[in-house]
Amino acid sequence: MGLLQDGRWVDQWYDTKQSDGKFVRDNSKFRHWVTEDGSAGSSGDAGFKAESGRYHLYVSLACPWAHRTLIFRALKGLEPHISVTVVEPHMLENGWEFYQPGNTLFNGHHIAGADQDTVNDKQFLYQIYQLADAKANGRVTVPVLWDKQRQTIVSNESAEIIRMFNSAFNNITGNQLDLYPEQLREAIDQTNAWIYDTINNGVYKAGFATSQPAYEKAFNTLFSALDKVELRLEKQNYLTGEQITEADWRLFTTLIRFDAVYVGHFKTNLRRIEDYPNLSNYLRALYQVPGIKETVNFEHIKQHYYFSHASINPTRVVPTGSALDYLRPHNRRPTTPN
Ligand SMILES: N[C@@H](CCC(=O)N[C@@H](CS)C(=O)NCC(=O)O)C(=O)O
Repeated sequence: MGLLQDGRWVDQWYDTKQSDGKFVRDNSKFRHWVTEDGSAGSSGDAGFKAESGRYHLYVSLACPWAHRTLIFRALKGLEPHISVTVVEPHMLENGWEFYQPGNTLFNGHHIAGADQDTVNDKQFLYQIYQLADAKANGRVTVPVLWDKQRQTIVSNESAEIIRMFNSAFNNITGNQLDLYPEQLREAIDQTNAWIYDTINNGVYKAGFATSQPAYEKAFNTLFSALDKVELRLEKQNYLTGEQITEADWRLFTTLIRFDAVYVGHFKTNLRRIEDYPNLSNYLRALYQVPGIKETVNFEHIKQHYYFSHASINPTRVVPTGSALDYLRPHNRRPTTPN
């Protein structure tokens, strides 16, 4: 894996030497907004009007940030309007790559579910970044929202892509589901802020730490935050009350990876999600919302983490479990999301 330096691909792992063994995530670089009428959003340029068939998502099924965008695409009825390309689960010396007929990524074995890039006909995701900016700098991450008309990247920030999906296309889809309702915005933003830092990104801080103190700090912060969520879910069905919102979906993509990957690979092994009565019921409730389980691919999830991070798992042996059944009954009140 690597990054772009003035538009050139350089193979390089995260540098934790400058930060006492701590993993520090880069900020996303492309921050335009698709809006209903093409006016500018809260950052970037105007000119990205919501239109059916104009936009394309590049995602990894392994990645929790990209997973958010697939969930919103499903829940908001955007599947016929926004096309998708899924990258290969293994992120190696060329970073994310697309399926090529004859790919021998995994000992000659192709892992089902990855796509060829039929939109731009490229082999690697970094080439999509180069198309958008010939002098691009920084990490090449998924998700990417691509504009087929202007031939550029609209956004590579999942938190903002899901906000666009929540409302910008409503006139096209007729789907009025609001996962970021006005009256809950403050509560959602507040919840997102600490959950991002301690849980979503917290598992990575534990897993990518290269010093014992950095790992232990992330580990303790992560499990205190999970305890806090567990308590909150004792009193209410979902994070911000009785309806499912954006905050729940952002937490979901981390929770669903937790027992299959993070407990082992990222050493977040104080408890599994399965061991928390409320969190585990909550996780199953979200998994069972129509359209969601189709966005979860444990094969890509496990293959990505265990195979790509050779500094954490040098043997590249991928575990077989887990045997957890997320379709078991749960105790959350069934909701249509709102
Ligand atoms: N802030 C970004 C983060 C995305 C991100 O870090 N994606 C990871 C995969 S889970 C990635 O593509 N990493 C490649 C790299 O860091 O080189 C978002 O939420 O969209």
